[in-house]
Amino acid sequence: MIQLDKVTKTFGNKTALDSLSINLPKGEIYGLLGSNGAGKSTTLSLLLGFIRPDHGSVRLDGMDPFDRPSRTRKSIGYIAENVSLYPYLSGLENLDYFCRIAGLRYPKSKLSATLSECGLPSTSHDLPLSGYSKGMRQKVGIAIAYAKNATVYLLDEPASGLDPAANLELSQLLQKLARQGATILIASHDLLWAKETCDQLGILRDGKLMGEYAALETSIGKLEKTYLDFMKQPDVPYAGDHKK
Ligand SMILES: Nc1ncnc2c1ncn2[C@@H]1O[C@H](COP(=O)(O)OP(=O)(O)OP(=O)(O)O)[C@@H](O)[C@H]1O
Repeated sequence: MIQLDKVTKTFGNKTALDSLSINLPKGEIYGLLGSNGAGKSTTLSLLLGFIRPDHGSVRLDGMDPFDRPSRTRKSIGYIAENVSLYPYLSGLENLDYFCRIAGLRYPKSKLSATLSECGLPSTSHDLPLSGYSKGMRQKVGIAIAYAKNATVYLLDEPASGLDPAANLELSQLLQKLARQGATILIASHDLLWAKETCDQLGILRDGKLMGEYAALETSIGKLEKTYLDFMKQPDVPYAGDHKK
């Protein structure tokens, strides 16, 4: 569960987040949409406990990630845009290595089953990461979080640079994790992919949440128009499909 309550964060005289509130229950996927500089990475940094808000509160499974970083990071799977893994180790060896760092030792069969569960075919498990596509590396990143029993997944621009088939596989994997109870927050520029993947969508502009939408209840055309209108005229409220 992710709760941001009236969070404000400034860097010098720049307001990166302005009274941002997001309530994301367990088992749901939230797409945080916004252009460059909207405040998406700042939101992820707050949830990872790297920075603390100037005002407002941040809670992850009920805990403050800044005050209890080691506890909350245990439950977070963070998948960066370019997942950092060891290129000369295989998928299996990378998974084993990162599990051991987290204090977890699994037999090879369990590691292999985890990679398969996250969509990596068994023929790839023993191959070096240097031959993996971006989508496959992301799946290893997600497998690491899955093996650590993460309850919260934070993803930064996961769809960028993936082909349509990889995008679809990633959506399906994240939806499966959500059905199993994971809480997932995704920062993205990709409106269509986010709409197809997420339950809720929030549009962020200059650190302000301009609107929240239930993905199933809005069309991509309306979402795109709303997004572009907000980017041009931030104070014009959108009349339809509002979640609240
Ligand atoms: N450490 C920092 N010091 C100064 N300004 C910062 C810092 N971090 C973020 N900012 C500023 O805060 C605002 C929000 O930045 P943030 O990186 O959160 O946006 P973003 O939505 O993630 O953008 P992008 O899509 O380009 O990654 C920007 O104006 C940025 O320049």
